[in-house]
Amino acid sequence: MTAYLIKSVSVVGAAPTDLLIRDGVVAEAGAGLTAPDATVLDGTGLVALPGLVDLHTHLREPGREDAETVESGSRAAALGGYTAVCAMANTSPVADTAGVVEQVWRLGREAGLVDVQPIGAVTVGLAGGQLAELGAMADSAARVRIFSDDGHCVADPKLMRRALEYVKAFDGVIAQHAEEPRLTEGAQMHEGEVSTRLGLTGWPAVAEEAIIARDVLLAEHVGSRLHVCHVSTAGSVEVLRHAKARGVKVTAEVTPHHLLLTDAKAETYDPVYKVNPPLRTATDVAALRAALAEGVIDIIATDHAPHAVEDKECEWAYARPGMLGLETALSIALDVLGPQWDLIAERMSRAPARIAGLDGHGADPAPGVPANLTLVDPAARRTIEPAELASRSRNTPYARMALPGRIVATFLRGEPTVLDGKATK
Ligand SMILES: NC(=O)N[C@@H](CC(=O)O)C(=O)O
Ligand SMILES: [Zn+2]
Ligand SMILES: [Zn+2]
Repeated sequence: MTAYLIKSVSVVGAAPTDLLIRDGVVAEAGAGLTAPDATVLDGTGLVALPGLVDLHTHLREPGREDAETVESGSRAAALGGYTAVCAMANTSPVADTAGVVEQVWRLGREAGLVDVQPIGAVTVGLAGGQLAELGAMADSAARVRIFSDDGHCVADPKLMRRALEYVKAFDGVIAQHAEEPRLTEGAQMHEGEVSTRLGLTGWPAVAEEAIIARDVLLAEHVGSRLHVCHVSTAGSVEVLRHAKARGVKVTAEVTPHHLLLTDAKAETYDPVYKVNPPLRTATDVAALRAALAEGVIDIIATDHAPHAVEDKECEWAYARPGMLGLETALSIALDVLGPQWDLIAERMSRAPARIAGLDGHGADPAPGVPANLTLVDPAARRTIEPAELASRSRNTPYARMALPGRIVATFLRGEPTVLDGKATK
């Protein structure tokens, strides 16, 4: 195993120091380190962050390997500065058995680019009818702790209650896609001024807020952990603020796109902007940014949702919802938050690692800590070219935009997965 000596790097924004990476851990930190056997990397101007952790990634394998595979999504993740991703269960077959989650986990190990932690489905086939084998998935080699029907809402309150009760035994968490299905029938975009003008059926904010309100009350009632996926409205923030003040064990995520883009993008009729929950208003964006700074929203999660060309380059109404996120998330975070490195490390690495219970991730680079880290060049700007992305899909909403920041290197347990901005395998 090669050792790496990173010279003059700022660890999470602190004054420059040297980091020696050896045998999978950060062996030493301090000024003026030497190590004759180590490969030296110049860290001048770079910031070292704990490897990013994505709590919400769609890898599409098994079933839609034309859109993404565990390997291609892992490569996209490493290039985005991630060392761990949680893979959503809406694959085909659905990840609702020990067999499927173990398969995804094994494919992640084989690719060896990030730790792939499978998420298990809450209900059989994501159909919302009966609980999946949560215990068997928790006991499997994949050690599943997060369960989600993402793509669908666990709409039945009794099933949601049972799921919350069930996962308590092993400190699991239910990650809810908060969407009251009766309020979003036929929905194409955010319900508001723009949808009225375009004549498209709207997805009202209350469809999200009503489910979050119900679920925080259920979580409080049973004393279980709830995680809310892709929070998108100002009203949801208020419900979460209230629940947290009451001591409910609820955590929440926001996506990069909901922090940056608004429903005005629908005026282009370009389905690259079609996503669930939909892009909202500038008022919502401002509330989400404030909630993220304050901690009412705990983390940034990408909801990386690759889709094949035929599912995106068609009429708006027929296009699948979702957009790419892994390779651009840190740049959007930098754009939105500025160089607040401690906040970025907290929202994109430490907190998601805690919520997911991922040992060895989410710890700042320091002696003895597993060497899961990423090096960022904050001064660099890059123009996003969809054809150059490592994802198998091309549905980025940031095409040809110039974004701040570039991932220079990523290490997974001391092995570089990215060097000089390129994947090592
Ligand atoms: N976000 C999306 O618009 N789509 C996701 C599902 C989901 O996250 O709800 C997908 O799997 O494509
Ligand atoms: Zn969802
Ligand atoms: Zn999703």
